[in-house]
Amino acid sequence: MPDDIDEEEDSVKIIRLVKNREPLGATIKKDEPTGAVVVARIMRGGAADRSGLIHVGDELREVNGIPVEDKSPEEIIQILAQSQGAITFKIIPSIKEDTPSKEGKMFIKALFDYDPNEDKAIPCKEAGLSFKKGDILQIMSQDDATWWQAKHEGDANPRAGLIPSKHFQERRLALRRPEILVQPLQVSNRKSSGFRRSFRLSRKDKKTNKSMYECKKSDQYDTADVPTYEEVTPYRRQMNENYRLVVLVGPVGVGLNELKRKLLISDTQHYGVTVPHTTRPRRSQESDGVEYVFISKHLFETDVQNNKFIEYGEYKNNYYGTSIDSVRSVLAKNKVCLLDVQPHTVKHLRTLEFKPYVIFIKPPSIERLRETRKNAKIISSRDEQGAAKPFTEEDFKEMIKSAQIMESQYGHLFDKTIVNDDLTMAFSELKTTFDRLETDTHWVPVSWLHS
Ligand SMILES: Nc1ncnc2c1ncn2[C@@H]1O[C@H](COP(=O)(O)OP(=O)(O)OP(=O)(O)O)[C@@H](O)[C@H]1O
Repeated sequence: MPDDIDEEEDSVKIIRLVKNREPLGATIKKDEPTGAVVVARIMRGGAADRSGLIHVGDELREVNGIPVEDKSPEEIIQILAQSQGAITFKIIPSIKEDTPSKEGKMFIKALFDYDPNEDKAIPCKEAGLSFKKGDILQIMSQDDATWWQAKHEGDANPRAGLIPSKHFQERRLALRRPEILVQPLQVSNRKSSGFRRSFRLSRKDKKTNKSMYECKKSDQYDTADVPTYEEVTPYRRQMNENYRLVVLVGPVGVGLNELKRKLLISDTQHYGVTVPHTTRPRRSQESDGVEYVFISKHLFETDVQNNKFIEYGEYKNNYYGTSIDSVRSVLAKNKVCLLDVQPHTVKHLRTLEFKPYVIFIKPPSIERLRETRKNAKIISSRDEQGAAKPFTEEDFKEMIKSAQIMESQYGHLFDKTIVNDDLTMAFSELKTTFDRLETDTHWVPVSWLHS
């Protein structure tokens, strides 16, 4: 039980804290101009904070009767570490009043992995909070511009840990940026498709080789923002709202189409895909708006100018594209729209209107690929007769490499990762994910709800 006893002068306080196995939850520093040892930070929810007796800026004079003026912070920490039971501090309280707390109400999604033990800049590694990309953190204090205090959402332990602030993390990541920039997303020209499978389900053209589609070179690099944190808020779809757009991302040949097809046939009333636009002439067996929406080259180009396409490309002098309106029309039928796109497109879809949920389909290990894909055919790679070919070792390696690059470059945009090892299991995981998406509460960017 902490005590609070006044001594000689009013301004000096003697306080006693009983130390159990948990750390005190405070950091100290030497105030350079005066040489005084002061409390630098109180970890929210820690023992010192809960006692309410120690505050940031308090000057530390003695620990257990030992004067600390001429001691370094490391030596003082040593004294504290060796102390058991009650510890007595003699302090001169700081004059600064604590600002009223507006803390604990802000939640962020971490967009990078963080290990304080690897961070040379953190003032106290033991006080750091480690987290993984995608974790939801509750911000407990932003008093310090460089080091925020946070805890994992839902963690029963009230003690906060230090994390780099958004501004600080952005600055140091920006300095490291050139390394990231040199890595193109596509690993070979053969697979350099500007758009891809969204077209396949409704396209009957067996000769189409999507590797012929080209995308703008600049699209293969994502230079825009440095992913650090995103403020999020809980969201649960209301009955009268559209379903969230489901975006599927994955390397060529991973089985995205197969999974999408299985979902569609599992409930044709509930799931839908977009109808692509094309400028190629309609064939006799085709109907406008079924296989494709057939439009003129001129109109297509105007639509491109007006940003009406999510993705588009050219093949054999004809344009093909997925329009934003085609997504809207699936959603308007009160269906879940399944869309697969190149990962660099995802950020353009992250709007209040679509509230996309992004699923990354990842290949298993190369050994499992060899085993599971024995009878599979890679549709994007065709022989001279236009028939799909069995997978080669090279295809497997490219699939794995491409998945790694996608994950490192766009992983912060993925809500869920499903490994397509055994098809039945991957499908069942996908189905569960969809069911949860429709009923459970999920964390979404605050900008989607309060803009
Ligand atoms: N888990 C799996 N086990 C075995 N075969 C699979 C699995 N997933 C997909 N396949 C097979 O792999 C082949 C490629 O799948 P699919 O066409 O769906 O890939 P994709 O990611 O859409 O790539 P592409 O863009 O080349 O079409 C198909 O023959 C499919 O049946």
